[in-house]
Amino acid sequence: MQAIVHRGGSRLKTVVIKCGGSILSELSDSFFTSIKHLKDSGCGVVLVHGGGPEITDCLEKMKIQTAFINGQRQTTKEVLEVVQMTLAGKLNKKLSGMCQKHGLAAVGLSGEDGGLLQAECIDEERLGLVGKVSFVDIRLLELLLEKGYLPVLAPLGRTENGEVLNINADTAAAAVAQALQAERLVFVTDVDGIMEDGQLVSETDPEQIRSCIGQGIISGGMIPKTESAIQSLSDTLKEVMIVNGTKPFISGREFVGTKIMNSRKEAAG
Ligand SMILES: Nc1ncnc2c1ncn2[C@@H]1O[C@H](COP(=O)(O)OP(=O)(O)O)[C@@H](O)[C@H]1O
Ligand SMILES: CC(=O)N[C@@H](CCC(=O)OP(=O)(O)O)C(=O)O
Repeated sequence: MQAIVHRGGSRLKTVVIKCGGSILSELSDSFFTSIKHLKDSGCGVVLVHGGGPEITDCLEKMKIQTAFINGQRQTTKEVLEVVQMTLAGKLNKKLSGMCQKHGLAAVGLSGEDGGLLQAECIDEERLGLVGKVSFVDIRLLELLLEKGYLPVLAPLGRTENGEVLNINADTAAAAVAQALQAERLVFVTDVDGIMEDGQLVSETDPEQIRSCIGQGIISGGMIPKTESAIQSLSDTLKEVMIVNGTKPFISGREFVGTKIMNSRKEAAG
């Protein structure tokens, strides 16, 4: 994945927060207060949201069949219309509105806008119109961040030919974090983090995650989350967090949940 890097005078520290559809209707006041604190401390924050459960509800109401392969929704043209309507239409405006109610200057966007998320099909035969991000044009995001806005991004993208693709929100958030060289990427979901035998895994690394996926300990929607986390780790982004949005997840300056790092030992030492 490449990014257009276009930085103005001051370079803000950036935090990308991905808010799962599983949690959108349950976000507590503390979620918005935490974003405010981050912004007040000088960070630029980008919110990327999902909406899987709401899309599924809508498809069921319309009697359109839906299925997932490893956490990615099989997307026909008919499904894509519902995805666009739900993500870019309903939920993006809902979340931006909630942010504004909490005093945050949110700007709702879809990855289709301003060439923000350029995408290519992952596997058209198996998944249909599902994309992976091939290019993030960060100029619009940078412009908004520098002026103190909170971009709220729906995970849709366009191919080079202008065709719209459905992108899993976890993979979209990771691509945005990589392109912005974010210092933090936080996945806010409906569980405390990665669970194994009923216990929270507080720290983990790519090797352990791959083994957990292989053993079926990590499944469903946790697969794209953890795979995206692994992919986004870099010299700038040294840890990715998975946290529970139904409760306060920042204690002091620390996020509480599962911390994913390239090497657990190295980080401890
Ligand atoms: N090992 C695991 N630990 C925690 N959650 C897991 C695990 N394996 C699968 N999951 C599932 O992943 C879900 C979170 O992914 P998902 O439903 O896509 O949420 P979101 O909408 O927040 O992205 C959890 O609610 C849980 O059902
Ligand atoms: C390709 C793909 O799976 N797209 C997702 C986009 C929304 C999403 O990712 O929502 P969550 O974050 O709530 O899972 C979907 O259609 O459900």
